[in-house]
Amino acid sequence: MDVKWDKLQPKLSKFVLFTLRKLKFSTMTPVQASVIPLLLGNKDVAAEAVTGSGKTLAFLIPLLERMHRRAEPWKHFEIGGIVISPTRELAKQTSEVLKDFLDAMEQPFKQVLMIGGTKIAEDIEMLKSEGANIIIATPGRLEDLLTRGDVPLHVAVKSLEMLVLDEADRLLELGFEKSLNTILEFFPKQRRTSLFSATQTRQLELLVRAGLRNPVIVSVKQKSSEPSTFSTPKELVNYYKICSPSDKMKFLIQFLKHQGSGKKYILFFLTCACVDYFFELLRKLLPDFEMHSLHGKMKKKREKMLEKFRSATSGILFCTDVMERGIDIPDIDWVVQFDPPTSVSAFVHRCGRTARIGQEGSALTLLMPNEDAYVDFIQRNQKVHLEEYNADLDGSDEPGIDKITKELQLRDRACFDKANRAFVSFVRAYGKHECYFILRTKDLDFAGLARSFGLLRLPKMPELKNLQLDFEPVEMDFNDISYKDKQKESIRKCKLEEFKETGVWPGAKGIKRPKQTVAWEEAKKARMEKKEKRKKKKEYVQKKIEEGKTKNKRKRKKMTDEQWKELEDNISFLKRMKKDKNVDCDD
Ligand SMILES: Nc1ncnc2c1ncn2[C@@H]1O[C@H](COP(=O)(O)OP(=O)(O)OP(=O)(O)O)[C@@H](O)[C@H]1O
Repeated sequence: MDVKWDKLQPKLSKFVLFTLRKLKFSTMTPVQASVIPLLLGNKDVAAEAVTGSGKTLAFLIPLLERMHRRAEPWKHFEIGGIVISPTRELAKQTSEVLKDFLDAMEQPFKQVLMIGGTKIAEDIEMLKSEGANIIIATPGRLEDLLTRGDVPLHVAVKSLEMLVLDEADRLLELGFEKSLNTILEFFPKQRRTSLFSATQTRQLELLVRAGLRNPVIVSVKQKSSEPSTFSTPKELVNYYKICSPSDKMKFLIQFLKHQGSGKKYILFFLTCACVDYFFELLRKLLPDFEMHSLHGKMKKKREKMLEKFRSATSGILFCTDVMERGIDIPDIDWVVQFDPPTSVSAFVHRCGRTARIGQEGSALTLLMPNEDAYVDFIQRNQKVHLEEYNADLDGSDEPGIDKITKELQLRDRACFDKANRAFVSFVRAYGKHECYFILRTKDLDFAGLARSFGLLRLPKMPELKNLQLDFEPVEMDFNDISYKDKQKESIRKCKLEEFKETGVWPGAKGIKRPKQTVAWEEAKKARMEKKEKRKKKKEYVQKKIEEGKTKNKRKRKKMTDEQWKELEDNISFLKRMKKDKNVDCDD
């Protein structure tokens, strides 16, 4: 049953009710109805609820109420509330929601946003001159501010009323466990702590034990008549499509044309370099679509892009998992995952960018034939229901794409570089999949993949060494591809001259010039020995690969229910906490 805000006991403050009316939120969502009374009633809460269920207000309202109810006025630099968010975007978004409420206060609390990507000296200056009552921060920056001691933040937090760990599982996934433990040390024990997440993991349980005192565990499931509880909203229809690597891009283009340019899409890629390349490519291939791109390696542009896309009524946002959590963009019709995400739980969060607060939405994940077991895995492991996307599209009717892709690279070396970088980054990131027992680098169809990236030739990389691949490079001297940018091109030409003379690319790391002192005969002998060793190693590796393939084939067929269960149970141990700069991360 829907509960109205004014029915809450004790009653919410006037400024809160006023803002809720202004936002036209007449009733509480289930997570709000469960969590707000607990936090107001002095309990710590660890809450799990599906994406887009209104978790932000579930912690902001109690935080404001608790601070507002204190009889003693808050001092200029006395912190009553801290919200820790995994990404800058999410922190900014929370701060904007908070602002709506603060604007309605007669004497508003001072809120500050402390996130990476800005100079820490500016934050210190601001805290010194303007003070603060509520901090919304990313963990890295907050830890810095607390430990550096440039401002007496550790003193200012002595009366902390409430600490919020938003998207806590993501905080852990990004490797912030140590930072969080350091931060927790600075806070008074007498505080309320709430922890929010759309998924539960074993590591999260450890954080709950470390940071919360006798917490009430709230798990808000769907109001669904279905017997099993899914971790995605019931309004979300979740599709998958299996395409050969060479057809994947073509299928995506067909799919987008079929759906039309009047809708709003979020398109997820595995790496920043893939976002950069495919953004450039699709801009040329689909000129009718409004397009934006966003990833963790963009600095100031990130905010602008997000704002533009947020206010647009249609278009595509190309992004990495920096956008996977918490980001609340209205009216997303489709979430398309061009590749499965590196972390298993990210799947649910990516999909959760659509079908928010009762709205309808769809998600589509593209998989390659070697990834078909992922469908079963994600359905069991993440409690989602996936349907096969069946709109008579298969990518085969888009013949012009290969030609245009190649032409773009031939016309500008910058695009040629981007294509290569995207491919290399993809292969590297692929090897870091959490469920690498299903998504295995050695099962990748590298030649097909290289064709889908439109590569003119295969890049030199260890993963491709010793492999016999059915890939025809374009026959040409690749040094003939020039940059459109004149300055870049003239630098390249100078380097090319030097390379032709010395055989060494200027500035290239790790490449040593041949030692001039070694006698020619000796050098030749050493080279031959090395060659022989390489040959033997190649034969050995090839043999192992062949053995591995047959073994794995046998294993996959024999996977029993118990083995699936075991794999799922062990998933948290398989997590790699190392931040992978090549994929995407934040501070
Ligand atoms: N009581 C309410 N009534 C109507 N709309 C609401 C209510 N509470 C929140 N919303 C709106 O619902 C949307 C989703 O809320 P929010 O971003 O807090 O969800 P979330 O659970 O944190 O999602 P995620 O897990 O993806 O971070 C927002 O646009 C918010 O303004």
